[in-house]
Amino acid sequence: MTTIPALHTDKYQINMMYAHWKQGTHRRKAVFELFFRKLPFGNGYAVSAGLERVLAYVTQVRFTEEEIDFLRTQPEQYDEAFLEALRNWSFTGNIHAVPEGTLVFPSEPILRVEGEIFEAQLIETAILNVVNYQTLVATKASRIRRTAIQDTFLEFGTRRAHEESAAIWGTRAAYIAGFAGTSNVAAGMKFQIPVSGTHAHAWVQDHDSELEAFRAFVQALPDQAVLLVDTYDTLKSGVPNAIQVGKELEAQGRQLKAIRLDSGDMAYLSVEARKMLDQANMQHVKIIASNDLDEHTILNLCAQGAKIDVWGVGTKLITAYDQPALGGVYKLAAREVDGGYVPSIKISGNPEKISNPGIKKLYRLIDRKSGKAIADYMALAHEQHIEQQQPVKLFHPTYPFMSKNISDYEAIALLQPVMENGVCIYDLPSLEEIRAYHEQQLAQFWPEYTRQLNPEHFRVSLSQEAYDLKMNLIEKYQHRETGYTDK
Ligand SMILES: Nc1ncnc2c1ncn2[C@@H]1O[C@H](COP(=O)(O)OP(=O)(O)OP(=O)(O)O)[C@@H](O)[C@H]1O
Ligand SMILES: O=P(O)(O)OC[C@H]1O[C@H](OP(=O)(O)OP(=O)(O)O)[C@H](O)[C@@H]1O
Ligand SMILES: O=C(O)c1cccnc1
Repeated sequence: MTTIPALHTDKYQINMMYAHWKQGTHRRKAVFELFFRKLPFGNGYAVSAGLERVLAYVTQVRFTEEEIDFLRTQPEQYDEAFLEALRNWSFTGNIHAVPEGTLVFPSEPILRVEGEIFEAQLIETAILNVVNYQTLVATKASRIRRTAIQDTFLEFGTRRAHEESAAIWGTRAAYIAGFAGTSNVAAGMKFQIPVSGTHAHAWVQDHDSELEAFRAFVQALPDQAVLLVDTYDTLKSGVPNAIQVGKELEAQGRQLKAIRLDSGDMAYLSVEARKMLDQANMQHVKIIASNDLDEHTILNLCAQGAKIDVWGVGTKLITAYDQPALGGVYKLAAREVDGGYVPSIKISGNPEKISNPGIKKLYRLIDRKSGKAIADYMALAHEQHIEQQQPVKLFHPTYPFMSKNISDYEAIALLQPVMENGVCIYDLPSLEEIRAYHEQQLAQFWPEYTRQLNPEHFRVSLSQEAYDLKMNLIEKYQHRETGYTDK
């Protein structure tokens, strides 16, 4: 039935739902926005991913009898009438989101939920779970792949992923960001991602000789065989044996596809292996490398002149090894009071953690002359000046004295309506379309923002009105002891 269970949530959501229900406020509307505060891996951008799974979840999620029975066992002793409300519940709200593959930046809303507080609260945990992980892996994949844009990247991470669903959805995220295929066969079937596979050391170890192992493998898979050449000695035995078997294949009118290097100095070994293959007139045989690769090793290997055509990347991609979590949060932006929305703010001693109150639209401003992105711009939902293409002042929300005026721009609204009154209204793009869209997104940015090391900070500006609202609310909350209420 449901892809993600209703109880895949934190207990505090159920407790807040219950307290709202007891208080009679559970049907009151609320608007939550999902955003993250810091880019991962020191990258200049993140790649939005997870929307397809979020929509499947929100459309299908229901409380099952087993889940209701489990809640009945809890020490909170929820009223039966509350459990009955859960039994009859399905999501009825509205969702706006940026499309998967979009380049996104800190503090901007990438998904917005408008619904009854009861339901908007429940779905927070699962939505964050999905978007945080998939966005993180898509970002890592995009970053890794840009180190050698002309080469082919394969996702090899399933054995090290944090269990099955992370492997499957992480693979999809990597594909969005430009990986060409995966070793995970189930992901290939589920998403129509190209699947490929070489062989393990065990295949060679399990034969009396490497040559015999290679021969048997190419006989079984004459057009698909890739030979792993490092089981005993890459240059003295692996590559010469692969060449010999390749020649035998040629005698049958076929060609060896590739060899794989999985240990040792891969700059040296790949250069030597390439020479040997070329000398044997086997320019068509590609060299695949794997073994703990990430953007740093790949960049270094390229700088050393490594002759590698295909990179198999596993552990460090699928686990987002150097930053294993994206800190995406889901914050209340507005709440219903007397039939209208009142902006809501989360105050913090840390200025970076103060939320941007109010329901916002998010625009990407594109310079008409260069066609490149200038900044992202958040305005309150009722503001029209961007659609009317009026000149705007861009300023840093934390350091507003840093500003820039622009007028010759095109504005692209990034948050699209994807769900209305609980019904998915989004024409889900195919994975190929999402992948192509991600490429277009990258092309919209100057390389300063997409380079791997010390990228330039891309501007994300608040409208003057959104900024003033934030300042006013901060001011009011600082004086709340003097009797302030936001009614
Ligand atoms: N020329 C190179 N420059 C930089 N890093 C490299 C180079 N060649 C290999 N590496 C990387 O160095 C790390 C260690 O490689 P190493 O050769 O020690 O693996 P290994 O221990 O031989 O392999 P294994 O234990 O898996 O059989 C790997 O992450 C690998 O990708
Ligand atoms: O290194 P990754 O980026 O995760 O790529 C996947 C690794 O998985 C396999 O190794 P295996 O699991 O057999 O272990 P190994 O480290 O001993 O090669 C393969 O030979 C790669 O080295
Ligand atoms: O096909 C391969 O070579 C492969 C697949 C998964 C992990 N390591 C290698």
